[in-house]
Amino acid sequence: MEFAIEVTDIWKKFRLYNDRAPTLKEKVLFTKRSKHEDLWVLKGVNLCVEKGKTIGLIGQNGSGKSTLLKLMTRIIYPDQGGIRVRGKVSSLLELGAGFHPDFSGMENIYMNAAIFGLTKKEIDGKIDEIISFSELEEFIDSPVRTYSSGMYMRLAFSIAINVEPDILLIDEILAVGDENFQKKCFNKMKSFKSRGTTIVIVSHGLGSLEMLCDEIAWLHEGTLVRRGIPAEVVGEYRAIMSGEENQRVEAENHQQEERVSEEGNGENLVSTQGGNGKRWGDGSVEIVDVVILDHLGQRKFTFECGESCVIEMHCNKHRPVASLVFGIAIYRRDDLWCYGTNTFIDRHTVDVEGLDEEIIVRVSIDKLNLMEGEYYLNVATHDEYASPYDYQTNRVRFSIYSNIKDSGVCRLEHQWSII
Ligand SMILES: Nc1ncnc2c1ncn2[C@@H]1O[C@H](COP(=O)(O)OP(=O)(O)OP(=O)(O)O)[C@@H](O)[C@H]1O
Repeated sequence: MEFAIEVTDIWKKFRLYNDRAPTLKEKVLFTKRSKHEDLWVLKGVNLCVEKGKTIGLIGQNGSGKSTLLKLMTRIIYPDQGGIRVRGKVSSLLELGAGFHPDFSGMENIYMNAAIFGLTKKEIDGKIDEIISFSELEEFIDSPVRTYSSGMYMRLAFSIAINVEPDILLIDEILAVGDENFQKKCFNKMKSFKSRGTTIVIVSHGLGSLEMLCDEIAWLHEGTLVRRGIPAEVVGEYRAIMSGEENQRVEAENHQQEERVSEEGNGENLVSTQGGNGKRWGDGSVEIVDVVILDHLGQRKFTFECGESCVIEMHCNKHRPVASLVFGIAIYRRDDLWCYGTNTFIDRHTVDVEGLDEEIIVRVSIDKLNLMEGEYYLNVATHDEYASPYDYQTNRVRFSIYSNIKDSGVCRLEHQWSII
C-alpha cells in the first residue's frame, strides 16, 4: 500500500500567554511563576492516508482538525512525531493568504500560482480556466482589495485547484461561498477524486463529507477516536452530538419547568414567568407538564428533520369551564413564528362535560419537517373566544438537525420530474 501522507504519533502544543499583569502579592509570592500555559491540541495522533483516497476529518470545535491540516502543509511544525507527505500539495486553508491587495486579480493569479510551483508558461496555459472557474472575468483587472470576501475566496480557490496537485488539503471550503459555488466546488472535488488526487478535507458539513469521502477520521480533544466507513463514523458522531445537544436543551428546559411549577394550582396566572418564557391566564385549566416524545415514546429534545413526534400536554381542570381549546405554536429561536394550530381550528371537539380533572392532550406529528435549528414550543388552554386559562410561551425548547442541506423554514414534501 502506498501512502501519500503518514502522520506518526504527532503531538502539538500551543503556548497561551497570560497577559494579565501580576498583582503585588503574586509578584512577592510567586516570583518564578510561568507567564504561559501549554495547550496540547494534538496528543499522539497517527493517520496514514493511502494515495488516491479522500479522507474527511470531523470533530467538535477545537478538537484539532485544522491544526492537523496545517501540520500536513508545514505551515506549522509538531512538537513531537513525524509527518511524511509524498507529492505536490495544494491547500485550501488560508485562502488568498498570499494575495497582494493592490495587485489585480490577474497579477495575483501569476504570483500565487508561482508560489505553488508553476512556471509562467504553465500558468499561461491555465489562466483561462482559472478565471472562468472563479467567475471573475469582468473584475480580473481590478485590484483584489476591491473584491468582496466571496470574490476573493473564489479566486483563491480557483488558483489552488488549477495547480493540479497530487494532494489537496481543504478546510471548510464546502461551507463557504454561495450555494452555486459550493456545488461547483463539490463537483470539482469529485473530479479530483476520480483523477486519483489524495484529498484530506475538514468540514462540519457531515452530509457532504459522507458523499465525498472514502473514510472519515474523528478527532476528539486532540486524539483520533474513530476511523472508518463514512456512514458508520458519521452516524456514531451524530448520535453522540445529538445526545449532548439533548442534554444541553434538557438542562435549559429543566429551569423552565421549575419556574412553571412554582406557579399554578388554579390561581390566576396573570403573571410573567422569569427567564425567556411568559405565562398568563386565569388558571382554570392549568398546563402542568409538556413533553415531546419520539416514536418510541421517549422524551427527547433533539429530533431529525422529518422524524415523527408526539407533543403531550398534561393539564389539570380546576374549575368547570363552558368551552375548552388546546393550542400549540412553534417558534424558531429568532422568534420567527413557524406554525400554530389548536383544537378549534382543527375542528376537534373537546367535550368539557366528560373530562376528568386530569387531562392528557396528545398532538401527533407524522413528520416534524422543520429545518435544522433551535425552536421553542408555546402551549395554551383557552375558551372558544380565546380568553386564556393558561398560556405559556417558550414552554419547551427543542432542536432539529438535518442531513439534507435544503434551505428555508420547513421542508415541503416534493418530487422532481424533468421532462
Ligand atoms: N496559533 C494558535 N495559538 C494558540 N492556540 C491555538 C492556535 N491555533 C489553534 N489553537 C487552539 O487549538 C485548539 C484546536 O484548534 P483547531 O483550529 O485545530 O480546532 P478545529 O478542530 O479545527 O476547530 P474548528 O472546528 O472550530 O475549526 C483550539 O483550542 C484553538 O483555540
